[in-house]
Amino acid sequence: MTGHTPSPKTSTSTDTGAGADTRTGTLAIFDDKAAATHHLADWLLQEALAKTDGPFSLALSGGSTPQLLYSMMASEPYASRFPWARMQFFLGDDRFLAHDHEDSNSGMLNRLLFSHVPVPAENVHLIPTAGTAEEAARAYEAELKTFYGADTLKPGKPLFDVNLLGLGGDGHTASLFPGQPVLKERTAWVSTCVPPVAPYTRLTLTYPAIDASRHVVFLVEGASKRETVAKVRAQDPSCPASAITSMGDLTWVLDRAAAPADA
Ligand SMILES: O=C1O[C@H](COP(=O)(O)O)[C@@H](O)[C@H](O)[C@H]1O
Repeated sequence: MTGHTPSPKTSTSTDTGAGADTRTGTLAIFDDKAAATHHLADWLLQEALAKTDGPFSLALSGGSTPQLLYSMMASEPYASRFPWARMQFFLGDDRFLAHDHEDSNSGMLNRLLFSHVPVPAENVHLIPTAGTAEEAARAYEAELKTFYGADTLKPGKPLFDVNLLGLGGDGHTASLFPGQPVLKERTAWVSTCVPPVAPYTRLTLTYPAIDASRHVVFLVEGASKRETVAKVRAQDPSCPASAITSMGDLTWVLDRAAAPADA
């Protein structure tokens, strides 16, 4: 593994080949969820402190898996050490719901992280909820473009320093759900998606926006995800996560239970 990606302290790591394989990525496997999450928090802190020539931009995932990470970041020893004023937070996806709805990813982040740390309000870019879902997608894309300083993504100029992703049992990541038109989107940075089975209309970063990240990190835990992790790493086309790539590197941070048997 390169020194720039989250590497495990306590367990094994498996490189997929020379150089950063930005499709299948590098595995970082930890004994349990707490160890994996601690290491990711340590790595994020190190990366945030190291980025001194501009803002440190993160796209955060929703769902249940990263909640321990967000609580950790809001607690000591992390809360007083992150350079909050230099950090810019975006969401990888959200349900098109009021932010105080219990199923809103923004609401979860407000509760667990943003309400506990001194991050300036203007550095927190939640997905809008005004108007239609399509209008909200356009508004969020405009906000991203203002932050990026250009209307088109440029090779070698990442939109995000870190893009934290999760993985659903059906192979979705962010709100890129199997079989949905959003998977074909190559121009827009933000799109709507109506999942075939999961609840709520979603807004999600698209492949081009996610791929424009310096580091893509999948955080996946639990035995129920093991088979899906293996499918994605084998580039199974039925899993939208298989098509994620990165401008820099891609790492899988896993607990032992989620790790493929041969890892
Ligand atoms: O719907 C979502 O699911 C994925 C995975 O969530 P988890 O609860 O299985 O961890 C998540 O990454 C995404 O942000 C979320 O909106």
